[in-house]
Amino acid sequence: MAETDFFHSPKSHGFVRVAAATPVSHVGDPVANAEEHLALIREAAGEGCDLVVFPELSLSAYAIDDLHLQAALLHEVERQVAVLAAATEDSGVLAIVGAPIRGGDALFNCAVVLGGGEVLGVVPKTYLPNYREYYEKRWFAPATARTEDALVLNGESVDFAPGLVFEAVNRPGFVFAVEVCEDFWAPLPPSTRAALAGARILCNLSASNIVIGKADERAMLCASQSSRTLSAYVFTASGWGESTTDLAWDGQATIHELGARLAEGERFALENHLTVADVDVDRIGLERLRNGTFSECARVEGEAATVVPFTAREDAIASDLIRPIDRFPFVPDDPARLDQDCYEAFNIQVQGLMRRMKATNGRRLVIGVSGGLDSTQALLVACRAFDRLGLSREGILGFTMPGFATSEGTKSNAWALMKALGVTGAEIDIRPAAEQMLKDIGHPFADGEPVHDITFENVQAGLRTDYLFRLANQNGAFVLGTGDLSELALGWATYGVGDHMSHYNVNGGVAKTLIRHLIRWVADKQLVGADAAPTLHAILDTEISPELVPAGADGKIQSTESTVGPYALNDFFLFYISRFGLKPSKVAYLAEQAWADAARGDWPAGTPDDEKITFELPIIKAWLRKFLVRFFQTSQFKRSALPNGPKVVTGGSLSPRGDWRAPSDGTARVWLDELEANVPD
Ligand SMILES: Nc1ncnc2c1ncn2[C@@H]1O[C@H](COP(=O)(O)OP(=O)(O)OC[C@H]2O[C@@H]([n+]3cccc(C(=O)O)c3)[C@H](O)[C@@H]2O)[C@@H](O)[C@H]1O
Ligand SMILES: Nc1ncnc2c1ncn2[C@@H]1O[C@H](COP(=O)(O)OP(=O)(O)OP(=O)(O)O)[C@@H](O)[C@H]1O
Ligand SMILES: NC(=O)CC[C@H](N)C(=O)O
Repeated sequence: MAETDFFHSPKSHGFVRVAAATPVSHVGDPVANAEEHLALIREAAGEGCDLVVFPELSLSAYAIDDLHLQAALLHEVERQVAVLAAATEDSGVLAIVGAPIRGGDALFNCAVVLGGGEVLGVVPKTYLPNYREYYEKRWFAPATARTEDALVLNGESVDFAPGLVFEAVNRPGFVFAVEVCEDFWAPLPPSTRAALAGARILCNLSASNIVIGKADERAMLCASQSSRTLSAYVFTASGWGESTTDLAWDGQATIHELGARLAEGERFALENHLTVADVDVDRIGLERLRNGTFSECARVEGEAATVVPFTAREDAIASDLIRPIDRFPFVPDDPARLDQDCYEAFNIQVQGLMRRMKATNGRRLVIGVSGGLDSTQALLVACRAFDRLGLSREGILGFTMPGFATSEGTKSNAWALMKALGVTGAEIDIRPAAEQMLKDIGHPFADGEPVHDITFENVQAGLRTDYLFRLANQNGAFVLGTGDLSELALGWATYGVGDHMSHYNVNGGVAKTLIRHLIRWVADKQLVGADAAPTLHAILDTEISPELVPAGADGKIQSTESTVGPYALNDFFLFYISRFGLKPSKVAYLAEQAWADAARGDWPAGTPDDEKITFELPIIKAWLRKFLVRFFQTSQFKRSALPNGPKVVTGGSLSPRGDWRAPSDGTARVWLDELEANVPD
């Protein structure tokens, strides 16, 4: 297998492709039902699926009442189980089918797990609904009525128990368990214990008749069960063809992972179909690893489970990943969700600052206003906080401090913004002090040489901070910090005596990609008045620059993103590495899936076409290499000494108190080696 095919296969990155099948049902006709199953098993195999899940009693149909007790029907179901088991041998896919199965002198409503040409196990339903429209106890015995943990099916003895855990011997993390419909309406679903015993994919074979509002209820349960058990939840309910004698069937099929919906099938469809998604069992494992409550609960509540080993298909077929991947993990594509995120982020920032103002009995603060994104956002937060505290905005002392590279554009934006917001504005030219300092330390710039090194940059950033702190003393104020989460990830700030330091930083928990949307959101909602809107839009259109090094002969300004990499990519890397701890090769794979094709997937609402850029794998790899060095090796010491400020996004905080802790003297070697070894050039 070519190296790039291996890299481009979802299986190589810890994904398991699952399908929720919605077969056309034939009332009390196992032969016809098995034919529909066969077609769907073949289709699933062709789509590279590892596992396909059918609805409850899918071989007999669910709503057949007393026909469940007919010997001819039960015999035919067992025969068709053997036919379908054989089909899993050549297709390589595992199938879970619903069937009434006899065990001793009782009949059980079962999920039959088929793989490698045989029956791997039979899971009986634990909770049989017998209320309102349900009469299951008339025909079936519950799992608790079993007398043995095995039964003979088609002449073979197979495991027979609720909570069986099926584990692939050749694909780490591909571990699943099964429950049947009503089981997950119980206060303690059997899948909860199965998850505690190690199952990462929980499958539900359902025959849930549809009534108004029930689809939302099922989706809520799937989301909540996958969130609570840190797992994926595959749900498929009977659809077209089931008997409508008394009830109706919509064939709802959903796949959730860690609370989020990955896929949803068409409801009320008249044809066989599959709902397919790639489940990230690797991420589920990492999430359980970092969430101590999960393993603690497994110790307190868990029970030993029977583990059934199986061999999963191993063919690594290059294919696009079938699951939504946000290009901007910090910026939802859905406008309603983005609106909600902006509302929460802004209020978290505002509330954080208000609390600190209250605690210090503060009436003033100082802020360096550059005309760039970060200081603009911090200034908006300050205005809102002052408004809500009933303080005059004149207590916000904004200083614009032009240096050697400050452009006319940003400076005039800074002034326009301060005026429009009604804060107290002032200007301090830092160049004389900077020239003096450069002269004092013997820097060649003082002798007229165009040396624009780090010292030259940091003298300016440091002097601005020096002025702000002394102005704070002078005015009984504190210094409001502006550095954002993305800059902290990259170490893109001047340490200590520089923009790294403040008395309180409202932006440290907000990624740069979200800051852009926040400024737009505050402007559009007119949360700080209408006057600032034109300037805010002008600031949004300005290229991101520290403005510490003067433009070159070609007139090009110092561009942050051409040095540290595009924030779109850096925020993507940051999210997956700090929040989930994914390997660099997997992050590169996900980034390629998200970014290589502008036509694929959604963009945040309102993204203009000319901003729909792409990044191909070699570019992603090059910027990821830089990110890894900056994040793991060279910038942690800046994060270990951060000012206070609120955590804002689930993606994480980089404050050692808010979330992320790491050594300040680490090395990036293990991440760089993994990247080089596993990502093709
Ligand atoms: N692990 C460690 N533990 C303790 N100290 C460590 C250290 N690693 C380096 N150091 C020391 O830290 C110093 C380097 O750090 P530092 O002084 O911060 O300087 P440095 O990180 O080299 O430079 C700051 C960078 O941030 C950029 N910047 C500054 C201001 C604003 C913006 C913006 O656009 O937002 C960007 C600026 O363009 C420049 O590239 C050196 O003296 C080094 O010896
Ligand atoms: N010319 C300036 N006048 C006043 N303060 C400045 C100036 N340049 C930088 N600063 C202060 O230093 C901080 C860091 O500078 P930086 O360039 O990172 O931020 P920004 O310009 O606000 O935003 P962005 O990095 O998104 O362009 C600013 O937020 C601001 O508080
Ligand atoms: N088949 C079942 O177990 C159906 C019961 C389930 N509670 C429902 O509402 O659909």
